[in-house]
Amino acid sequence: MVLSPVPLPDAELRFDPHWLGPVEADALLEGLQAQVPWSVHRIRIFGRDVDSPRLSCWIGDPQAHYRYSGADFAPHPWPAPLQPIRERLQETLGVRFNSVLANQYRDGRDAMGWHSDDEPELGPEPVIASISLGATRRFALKHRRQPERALALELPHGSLLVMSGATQRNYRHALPRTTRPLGVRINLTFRRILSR
Ligand SMILES: O=C(O)CCC(=O)C(=O)O
Ligand SMILES: [Fe+2]
Repeated sequence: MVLSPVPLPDAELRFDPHWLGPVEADALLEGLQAQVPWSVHRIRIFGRDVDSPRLSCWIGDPQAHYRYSGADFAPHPWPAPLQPIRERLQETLGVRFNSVLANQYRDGRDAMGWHSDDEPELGPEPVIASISLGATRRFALKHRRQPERALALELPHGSLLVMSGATQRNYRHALPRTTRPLGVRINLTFRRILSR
């Protein structure tokens, strides 16, 4: 209910651990598990095509194509449960999002490696709004040039993390694997793809 700044040099982070109430968050998690056409994306790592260790879906307005890790993704249309969330985010942040990358981490073995969301079609200082549902997982940030500048945030069910300003330029982030027995987690990163 309150987006508070998270202090981190050379970055701009805001966090609300309870942006969605538990009932709303439960309903959204269930709705997305059932209604999103999940698949394993092929990604390129060190010049090799591999299955990414999670389920994903690129969702957005028809023109919002997204290229990353050597692949071009045409957007799936918005599933009904995401429409009110998109509108509420736009009201909260004053940003018009036209797309969202949905990721489903089936258990602690599913993960996301170190990267920045710095594709050219996001523009130089993208606002990325990240909603987490289900199991709490650790989200790690590390400065590109000063690795002692690092931060780990636990992202609980219903939380909202907003990354903006120079965050993508100066930091990488990751969702590490864990051996803890954990249930499913869904993460939504709302983005604005600029037209070419
Ligand atoms: O699952 C997360 O919290 C991170 C997802 C992420 O970094 C991305 O979708 O680019
Ligand atoms: Fe990311």
